[in-house]
Amino acid sequence: MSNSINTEASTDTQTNSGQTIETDSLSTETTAGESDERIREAWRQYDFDGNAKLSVEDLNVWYGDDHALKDVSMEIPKKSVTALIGPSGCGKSTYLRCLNRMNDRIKAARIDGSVELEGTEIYDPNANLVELRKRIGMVFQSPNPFPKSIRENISYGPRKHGDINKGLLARLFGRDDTAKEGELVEHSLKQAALWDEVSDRLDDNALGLSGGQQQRLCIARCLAVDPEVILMDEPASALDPIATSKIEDLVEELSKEYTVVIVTHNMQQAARISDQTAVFLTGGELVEYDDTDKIFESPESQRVEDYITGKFG
Ligand SMILES: Nc1ncnc2c1ncn2[C@@H]1O[C@H](COP(=O)(O)OP(=O)(O)OP(=O)(O)O)[C@@H](O)[C@H]1O
Repeated sequence: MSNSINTEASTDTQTNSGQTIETDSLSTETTAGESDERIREAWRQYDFDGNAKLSVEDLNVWYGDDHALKDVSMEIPKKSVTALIGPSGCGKSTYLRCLNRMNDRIKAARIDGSVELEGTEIYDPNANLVELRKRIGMVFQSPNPFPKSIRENISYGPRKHGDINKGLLARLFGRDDTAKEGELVEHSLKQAALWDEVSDRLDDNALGLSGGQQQRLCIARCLAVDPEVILMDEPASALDPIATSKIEDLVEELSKEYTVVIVTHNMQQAARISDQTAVFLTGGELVEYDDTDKIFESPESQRVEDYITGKFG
């Protein structure tokens, strides 16, 4: 059951921090049992210097009749870490998967809206999905290395994309890139802070690595195809505190060169590593999006404050 709220009003409203802001359009629905606080457009608009890497507009996702993501618009700045937080089932992973069209693989999913990567619509029917997922890579919750050697895990993508030639035919035509492969493997593993731990066993099966090492290998595998954006869906949730801290350091380091968007349940983690944070709440709505310090120190929305202080979620 849901309650409708009149959306016509445009009023001056007091924020939690006592500031008066003019509110424009207001949200239309809340779910029974939740606070009926209205979502204000101003809270969802994040102003930042520089250009957006990704621009999302009016994104909606349905799984059958379930409206999982509602009218999400959001600009994601270049070379920074954007955290997506919110209670279980609020649509964070759904949103993340929309950013490189991974939801296309889910039959029940229907997607409406626009996502632009530096001005190019990724939902264009003619978009090349292989190329798109090369530019926007993804790291999942559980490490999922291929049951192959560490080296092959890294070189798999570049070989598939034709950036590295290997094998008998390549040798016959004098186009064997074994040396180039070695450099790429080393570079990617160094970027993922794994090289020192595995340099003497590159031909060992990747499944013999620890969980934390496997996850850094998956990050190295993602980096090997030279992406621009890295999407991470709770990349440290299956790891112990030491492995988690290595992933956090790595994310911060990567954001100097890449645009990182990360879903996390761990609010301290979001506060530690992200530059800006988007808070989704039950019902698949983006409620507030701002500098991470602002979100954690003085959010505008009472519901966001309640969520962050552990009163619900
Ligand atoms: N493949 C799917 N088929 C049908 N419904 C789905 C599918 N994936 C997600 N949903 C539904 O969409 C809603 C949002 O789910 P989603 O996984 O995106 O949320 P989330 O915020 O990432 O949750 P969590 O933090 O628990 O991972 C939920 O109601 C979920 O049941």
